[in-house]
Amino acid sequence: MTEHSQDQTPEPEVGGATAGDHVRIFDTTLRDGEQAPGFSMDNDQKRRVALSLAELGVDVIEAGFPAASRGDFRSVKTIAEEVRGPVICGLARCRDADIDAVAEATAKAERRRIHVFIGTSPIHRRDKLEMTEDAVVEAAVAGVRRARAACDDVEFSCEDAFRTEPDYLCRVVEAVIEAGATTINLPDTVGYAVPDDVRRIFAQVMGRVPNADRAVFSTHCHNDLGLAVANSLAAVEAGARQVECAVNGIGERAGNCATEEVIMALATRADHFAIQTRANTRKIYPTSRLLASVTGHTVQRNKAIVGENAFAHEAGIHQAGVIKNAETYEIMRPEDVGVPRNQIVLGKHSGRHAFAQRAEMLLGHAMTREELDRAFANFKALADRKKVITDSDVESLVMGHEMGAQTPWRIKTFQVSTNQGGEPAATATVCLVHTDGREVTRAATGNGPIEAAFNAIRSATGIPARLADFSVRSIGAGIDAQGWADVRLDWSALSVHGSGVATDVVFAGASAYLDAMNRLENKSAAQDSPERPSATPTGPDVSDPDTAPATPADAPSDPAAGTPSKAMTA
Ligand SMILES: CC(=O)SCCNC(=O)CCNC(=O)[C@H](O)C(C)(C)COP(=O)(O)OP(=O)(O)OC[C@H]1O[C@@H](n2cnc3c(N)ncnc32)[C@H](O)[C@@H]1OP(=O)(O)O
Ligand SMILES: CC(C)C(=O)C(=O)O
Ligand SMILES: [Mg+2]
Repeated sequence: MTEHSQDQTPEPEVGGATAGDHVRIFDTTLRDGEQAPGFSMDNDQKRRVALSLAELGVDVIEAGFPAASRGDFRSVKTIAEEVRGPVICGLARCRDADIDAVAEATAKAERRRIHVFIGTSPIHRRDKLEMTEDAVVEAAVAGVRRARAACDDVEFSCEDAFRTEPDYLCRVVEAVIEAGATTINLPDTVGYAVPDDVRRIFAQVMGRVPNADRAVFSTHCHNDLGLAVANSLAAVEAGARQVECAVNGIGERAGNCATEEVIMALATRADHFAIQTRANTRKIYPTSRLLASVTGHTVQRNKAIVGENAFAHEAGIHQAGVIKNAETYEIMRPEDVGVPRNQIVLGKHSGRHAFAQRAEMLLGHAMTREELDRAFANFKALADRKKVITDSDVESLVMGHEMGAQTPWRIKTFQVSTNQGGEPAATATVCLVHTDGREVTRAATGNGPIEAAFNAIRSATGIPARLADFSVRSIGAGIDAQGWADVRLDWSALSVHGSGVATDVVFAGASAYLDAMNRLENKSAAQDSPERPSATPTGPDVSDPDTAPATPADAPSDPAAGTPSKAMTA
């Protein structure tokens, strides 16, 4: 099995594409990845993913596009201030305000980079930018000069490079290196290239541009034809020493080159590539799981490296082979990518050490004492209701999906009753408590218990958000399996994702809905939007004990039982 280099020897960032002895991982999960519909993250979620990327050992984190919004600016700033290790980078058009926004947002980073780009292909110049060839070169040079005035590390991207005339591409690249660009990125923006094109264009540009040895060449491939990883590897073969990629392959349209796939391809086929990344491969799985958890998008079962089936064998012949020697059917060891092997069964008799060990294995890093205390208390409460605690249960406990992990709103009491065939079909009553001391009780009806619960919460928070997506799945098997709910809410220009986990699926849904509402309120406050929700409850207050439905102290915990009436105190 492959050894993964952890060599931290400093090497010059400038000095020619082939000068370096490693392939730099430029992770754009938080910029290109987050840009895709349904993947937006709030400040806290981006911060957590960035910390995980630092643990993974990526060289550069592209943290966002600061000029895009106040929220994006704030996220880049937070990451620059709090995340140590990787270079922190922000994207900018060739516009002074965009470049200045990156310079300001990344000012407190340990090491930082300004990434400037412009479309160079005929279709981008003519139909999008409405600029001549000369004007594009001028804008590119001016953008790089302005960025270099603020920061020594400047990347320039020729957007849509693979549909750009090679002569013109060389002209742009030479001009921006002369202006001070230290990394040159040739993106396949629309996922059109095939590996031969990539090898040819990299060889041409790196061979023909006279000052090419003063920059590191980078590849950024999209997956429209399913070729993003193959094309990125072809670029490495041609001399690129930076790969731009995103965890789980998320990104515009069909996504970007998957970070985990390119790292493991280089590691597993070291005999072929003879060049490595500096990533700690054992952090791949926790990073992938964290991203799936904060975005609400799980990876497909058969996804390379991180899918549930990536190391699973059901066919007898395969099982027999793997028992004798795992390498008969496995080209990588699961532990090398951080997939945990479970020897210890967690249940209500398990102690702190066993729980902490499993949780840290799944998280990829140690928890603070406070985090461990809270997660362990929740684990014990769950173990009282469930015989066996699965890895997914532990993940939900440590990733903060339990009720009340987000503020300002918290569910104090929750009651729902159903009346199939009757009118209304379901009624829910919630009592929410705000950190400012307000306590609001609202009742609402719906076509089912979930709709009634969402309506009651929306009325109590006073935020008229639109439900963009809702899903609930079982984590683990069995009658006592927990339900994991994901909710995406849109309001004004904001989009947020929330999760909730509970043995009661209706309560899991309500928790996810409130989690998203809390994130919406926090994100809106951070944006300082003039349309910020007033958080003024709507509808009549049903907190009067004479009119409010009774709230029993405990709730049924069997989601499969289809209980017509449920109530709980959180
Ligand atoms: C391939 C990629 O991934 S590129 C990065 C894509 N990411 C994003 O777009 C981030 C999110 N974007 C945004 O929030 C907004 O588009 C903003 C804030 C950046 C700009 O918003 P607006 O000012 O309203 O402009 P809008 O998005 O409608 O149009 C883009 C403008 O930038 C121009 N432009 C596009 N790329 C560049 C560039 N690299 N350099 C200079 N100008 C550019 C376009 O020609 C257009 O100009 P116009 O307004 O004169 O027609
Ligand atoms: C901004 C650039 C690097 C990009 O995302 C692309 O061209 O796909
Ligand atoms: Mg892209």
